[in-house]
Amino acid sequence: MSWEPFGARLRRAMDERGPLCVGIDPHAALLADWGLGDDVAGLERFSRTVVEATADRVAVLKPQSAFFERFGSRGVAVLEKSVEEARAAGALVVMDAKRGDIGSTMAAYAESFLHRDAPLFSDALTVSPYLGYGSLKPAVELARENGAGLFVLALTSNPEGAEVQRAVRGDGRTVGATMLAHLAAENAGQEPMGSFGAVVGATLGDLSSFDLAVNGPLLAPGIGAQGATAADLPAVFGAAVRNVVPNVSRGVLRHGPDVASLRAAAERFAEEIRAAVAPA
Ligand SMILES: O=C(O)c1cc(=O)[nH]c(=O)n1[C@@H]1O[C@H](COP(=O)(O)O)[C@@H](O)[C@H]1O
Repeated sequence: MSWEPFGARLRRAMDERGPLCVGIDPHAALLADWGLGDDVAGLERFSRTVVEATADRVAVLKPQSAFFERFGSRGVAVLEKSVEEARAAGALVVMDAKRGDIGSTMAAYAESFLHRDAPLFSDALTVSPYLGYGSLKPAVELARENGAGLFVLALTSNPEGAEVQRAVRGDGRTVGATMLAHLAAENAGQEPMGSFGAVVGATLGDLSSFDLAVNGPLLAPGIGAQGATAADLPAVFGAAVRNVVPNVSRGVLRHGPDVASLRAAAERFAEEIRAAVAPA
């Protein structure tokens, strides 16, 4: 069976729906704000409401696995259901589980999220390359076979990331730039773009010293609660802004539990992003 690659599916979704990615991050504080219990029933209601409000209109939904794992197997069952419902409503799902391990174990993580028969199959998975980019090879291969993708943590939105990602190697390149170069090689020649994206925070200011032209998507968290705005995107990403998938989690979620208010918040962000990245 040959599946349409994630990069092609994502480009189409971005063209049709705009590039916004809404995060499903059921923080305990948000459950309380929504009047829900910090329990599996609250989790289920929260996740279902976000899917109902947004999955038929945004390109990407990104559930944060930790908030589901917190509730054990019943939380993971809610996650499975959310992924299924989001995909059924037409959204692509990026599973934010930030996996990374030695290659032989990485293969098992890949089987868990990137194999079409896996209960948690997702269109793409966030992965950490800090056991060495090569350790991700089994995930790259399985993603390719299943028409899925990866988002590799390259330049993360948090200030602590710099001590690793901006460290300069023996060859004069930073670690983050090296990850971007690996992705560019992975995506070479793919049309309309490759399936192997980078995570690059929208909070990072001028990134002109990095070559962001990886011919793949750039997942850009940090808008809203972490202080970046849609208007920052062109200055941060330059010409690569066309490939940016901006993520907003709490900035949208704080408008729940009312479905119409959540929807309106997502639409406001989508509109600000459209205005900011529109070709001049
Ligand atoms: O991979 C990610 O999604 C991610 C990478 C990164 O560098 N920074 C970052 O904030 N994230 C995730 O993006 C989401 C940001 O959430 P808000 O700050 O609430 O919009 C959280 O789920 C984070 O785990």
